[in-house]
Amino acid sequence: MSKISCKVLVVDDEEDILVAGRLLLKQHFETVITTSDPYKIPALLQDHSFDVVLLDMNYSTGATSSKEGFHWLKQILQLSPKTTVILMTAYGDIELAVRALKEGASDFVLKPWQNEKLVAILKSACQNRSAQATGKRSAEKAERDNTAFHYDGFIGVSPAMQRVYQTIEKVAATEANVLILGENGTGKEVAARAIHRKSKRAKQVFEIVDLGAVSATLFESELFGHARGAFTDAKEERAGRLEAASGGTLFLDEIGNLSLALQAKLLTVLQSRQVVRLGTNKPRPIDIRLICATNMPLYEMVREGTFRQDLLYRINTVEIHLPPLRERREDIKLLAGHFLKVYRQKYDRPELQLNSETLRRLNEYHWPGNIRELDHAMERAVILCDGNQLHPDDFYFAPSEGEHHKQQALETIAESDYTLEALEKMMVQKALVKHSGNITHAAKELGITRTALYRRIEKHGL
Ligand SMILES: Nc1ncnc2c1ncn2[C@@H]1O[C@H](COP(=O)(O)OP(=O)(O)OP(=O)(O)O)[C@@H](O)[C@H]1O
Repeated sequence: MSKISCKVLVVDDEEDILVAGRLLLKQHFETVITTSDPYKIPALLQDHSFDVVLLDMNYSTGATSSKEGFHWLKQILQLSPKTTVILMTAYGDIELAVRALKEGASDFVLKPWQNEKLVAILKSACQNRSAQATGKRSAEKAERDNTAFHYDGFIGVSPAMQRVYQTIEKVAATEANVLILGENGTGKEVAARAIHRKSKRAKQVFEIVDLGAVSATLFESELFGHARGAFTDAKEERAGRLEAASGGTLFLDEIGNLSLALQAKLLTVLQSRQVVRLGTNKPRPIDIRLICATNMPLYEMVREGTFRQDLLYRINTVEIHLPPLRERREDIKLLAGHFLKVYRQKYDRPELQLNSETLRRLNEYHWPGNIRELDHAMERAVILCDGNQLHPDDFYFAPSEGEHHKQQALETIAESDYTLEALEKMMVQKALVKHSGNITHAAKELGITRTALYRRIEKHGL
């Protein structure tokens, strides 16, 4: 029996169903891939252009509400609009089927399925699908490769990021306080902005306060405001950043950097939902949705007594963990492609391409500075590249911890190079390597702000 040239993906969290489906469908269709993890769907769609997805409606996490099924139906149609989706459920009822069809599914199968019926439905879907295939398809695919696999400011198809997107979806509409944890450059601010944009406060202000950059002496006046004459430089009465955020979302970045004394002050304000401007005694109500972020290990800090447990419990109603890039390597190619596109345009180098060797190196590298590092690395490479192909040599790959010790000996500057510039570069380099690219820790060690450190990294081309 000749097989139909059709790519079918079967998604179900029951292994038995997958095995049965694979055995049956392999006899009729050229490619049949199965997965029990729906979070893998976006990455699979990126790697294979599936003609048909046979999608279960109920997953163990979502019990029998079919909510999960509808979520993934929407995702598939967004990421790959030409793919036909056929839903299956053991809890078939007519309303669910009608809703699924309205939301874009092409057909509906009840479990346990009848073999001939399932094959007939899939055959018909594959035939309709190939009838639709026109020359436009490759152009659409190219377009999709560039514009799909985005989620509100994020690019990424990895299962880890799918989980992040789902949490954002769930939490955005609520008023819950959110704590975003993750290394530098993993997209904590991107996540905070996405939550704000999807919240009821989207039309109101999104106020960012980088607590790592606010000095201890200015902290109170900056956050809570001050009366005229409250201190020497207070020429005018001024509202603080918390009042400015009222009605909208307040994003407190680098919350792990606050001293214990300032943590206590912040906690009082968050508990009472009132601020008192410095030099006054009038409490003013504030109405804020709070999102905090840090790359510091807050739970460890609570154990060590450097972060207040009561403050942690106030800010962490929902936690979002942004995984480092090295733990979601599926996303590197997409992100590299995205940044290449941006900088090709910015620097008018439309001919530039990434060859497979360079892509391999980008994939293997440990990216201590995560997506920000990849972004900067690509910009630098586009500027420096001579030919039409980006080579591994156009990138700077910082040594990992182990490699670093070997390199340290080599890094000592020759005596003749004892200029302030060279010394500064060396200090910055050493601090970055020592803290594995963690900007906050490196800046702290150097005694400068993170912004000042970023400036020096740019200046020395690190
Ligand atoms: N998934 C993503 N897709 C595309 N761009 C991203 C993604 N994640 C982060 N970025 C980009 O990487 C840069 C760093 O992101 P962001 O500032 O949100 O990280 P962060 O975790 O808040 O960093 P830091 O802790 O240093 O403040 C930004 O330019 C952001 O737009």
